[in-house]
Amino acid sequence: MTRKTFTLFDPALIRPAVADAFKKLDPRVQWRNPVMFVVYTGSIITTILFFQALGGSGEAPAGFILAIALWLWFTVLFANFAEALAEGRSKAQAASLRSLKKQTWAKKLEEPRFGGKWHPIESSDLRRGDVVLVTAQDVIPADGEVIEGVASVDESAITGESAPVIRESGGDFSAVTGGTRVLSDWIVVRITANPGETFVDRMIAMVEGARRQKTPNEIALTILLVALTIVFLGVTVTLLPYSMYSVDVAKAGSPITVTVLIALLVCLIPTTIAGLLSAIGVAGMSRMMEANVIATSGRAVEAAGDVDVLLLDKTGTITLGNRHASAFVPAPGVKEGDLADAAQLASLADETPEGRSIVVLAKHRFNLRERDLQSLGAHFVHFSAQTRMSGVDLPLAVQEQMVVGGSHTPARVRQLRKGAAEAIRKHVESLGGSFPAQVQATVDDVARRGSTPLVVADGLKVLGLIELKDIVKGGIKERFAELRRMGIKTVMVTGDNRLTAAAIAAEAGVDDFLAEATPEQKLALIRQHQAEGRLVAMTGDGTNDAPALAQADVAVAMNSGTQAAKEAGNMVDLDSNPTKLIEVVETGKQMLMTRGSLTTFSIANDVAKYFAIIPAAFVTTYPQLSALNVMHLASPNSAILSAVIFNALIIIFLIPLALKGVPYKPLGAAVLLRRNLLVYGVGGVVVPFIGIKLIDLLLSGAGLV
Ligand SMILES: Nc1ncnc2c1ncn2[C@@H]1O[C@H](COP(=O)(O)OP(=O)(O)OP(=O)(O)O)[C@@H](O)[C@H]1O
Ligand SMILES: [K+]
Ligand SMILES: [Mg+2]
Repeated sequence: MTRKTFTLFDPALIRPAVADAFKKLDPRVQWRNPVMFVVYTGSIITTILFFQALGGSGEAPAGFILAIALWLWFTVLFANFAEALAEGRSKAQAASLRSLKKQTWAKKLEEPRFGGKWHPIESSDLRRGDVVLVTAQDVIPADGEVIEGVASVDESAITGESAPVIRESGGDFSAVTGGTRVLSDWIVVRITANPGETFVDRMIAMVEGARRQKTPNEIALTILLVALTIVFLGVTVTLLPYSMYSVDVAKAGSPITVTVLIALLVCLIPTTIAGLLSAIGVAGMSRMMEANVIATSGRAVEAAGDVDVLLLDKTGTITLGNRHASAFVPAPGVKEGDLADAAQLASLADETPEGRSIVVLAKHRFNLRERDLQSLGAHFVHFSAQTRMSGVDLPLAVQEQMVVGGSHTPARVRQLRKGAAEAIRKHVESLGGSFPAQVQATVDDVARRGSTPLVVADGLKVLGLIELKDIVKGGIKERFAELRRMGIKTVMVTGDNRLTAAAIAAEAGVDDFLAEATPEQKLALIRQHQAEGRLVAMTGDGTNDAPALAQADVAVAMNSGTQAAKEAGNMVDLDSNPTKLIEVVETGKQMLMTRGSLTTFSIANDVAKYFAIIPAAFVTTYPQLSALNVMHLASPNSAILSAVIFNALIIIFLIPLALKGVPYKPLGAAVLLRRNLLVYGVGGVVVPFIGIKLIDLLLSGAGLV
């Protein structure tokens, strides 16, 4: 089963949207959009005036008031429909996600390790911290972190991608999502989310818009629109006594009617953008979802449109990420076998993919397990991004039992370490040893190839190095070039050494790189860019990327990454594709441009309508104004009604643009702005003249006015 997608005007979406448009006539809903609330109030007043006219005491012919009232109701309904249609698509996406949340049985382990006793439990009864066993064909009962084992997992239900993925303990591929299925082997999973708080739950809440709050930009625009509305409200309201006074003084003409004043007001206030604003926002989120990106904040979608710098980590983001040991290169005078032995011992408890691949390359020289060593009093030193080393401390007794190579350490504990060359250099020097120049030369050779050298030390003696190979993802260079054309600078940040980083940076075509970066330095780099007023996007997958992800304005976590990374980000890319940011940025830019273009269009429109409606509205009061009737509309009433009809229909016509977005081309902000101002500003002035004239011709041709 995969997620369903919907076309823009899917009949399955139109029908419920029409029903929702009527449901949204509830004043409590209308109140949330102040501009449309004015139209809503106008509809109610003109409806009352119509009934008054039916009773014989109307201010204008009943038919005219009815026509205005009906078209004002349509205006409100059309705006409601636009919003309902956008929400409908999100709701449909949410419904297909909800089908992932099936109740399943889980095997809850009494002890958090493989082989222990388990009992069946319903997935809804699992809590954060519980440990479960998941075997072939089982559905993973909830979100969690693999703590033991390796399995192939079918994540197609969430990602739509049919190829199975590997999930394993340690490293950056340890997160599993509830609702996906284990295809082969087994894993022991520690549950990381309580029911109702899982990844799928968050996705559903988000796409349903339940937690969609107005973004700062939307709030600013709403304030502007409300201010315009208040100005026009003041203008129109004062027109009434003014008109009455003029009639009184001139003893000629008749005062303007309330119906015409309301029509005038509605035409002048920015109803087009006000009616489409929330649809534009909701549609932006849906488009992200269609790109397989789950945004957990509307603000992030918006920020994506303005990103200046993109930071990416190297392993797993720019490269495939399954760095595996490919060769042992011993130091002069060291046997390759001794290096392999030490490397294997130093990796027995190393659950990272790197560590496991070292054990594999050492061809299982010892038939030892982590637990065997532990029972002999060995102390494991786990890898951390700060120390950039891992290894084991073996008591001499253990070592004698195993009779491995001569002891190089006079101490009672044998310290085996492997790690980044610089880290090992510091480590051996602190013990009084030295780092052989020849090893340094090999380190540089390996690094220049883009591989990661891991140096192995036994006490203060450097034994040689392990080459970890990784591959740059295909097609990434072209995509980075595209980002450059969009005006976005790409920076690779990695914990790896300078030479490896430089080699990979050149191969991938990033603009800049930062090597030997600790998590703190990654964070500091983001803060520095932000302090210079730039909006920073970050793409990462590892636990050590989490602080940086939390700081970035747009933080895209790879779905394949760790739970920590996913929680720190404000978007998750289900395809785990680092260049997805291109689509994310395009969608964000598209949303900002659509909002800007429609605002320009809406306000330009209102100016044009002003010329159509003002002469008509006041011709009863000031007959001389008929000279201003440049459009030669059939009659004053026809002019006013045509303007109101145009004002309503334009909302319907612009729904596709609001939902699909203004097409984005990587042209640079200034060019785009100029072009859009021209198209939507000039277009906004011209279109109403043509539209209103056409409607007027139709109405008068049909003898309706
Ligand atoms: N299991 C390990 N044992 C010892 N040292 C390791 C291990 N894994 C990595 N290292 C060393 O630590 C360095 C930093 O690795 P790490 O995976 O933390 O990088 P990072 O900051 O996540 O950057 P990126 O993911 O972009 O490569 C590596 O370049 C390597 O030299
Ligand atoms: K308007
Ligand atoms: Mg990493």
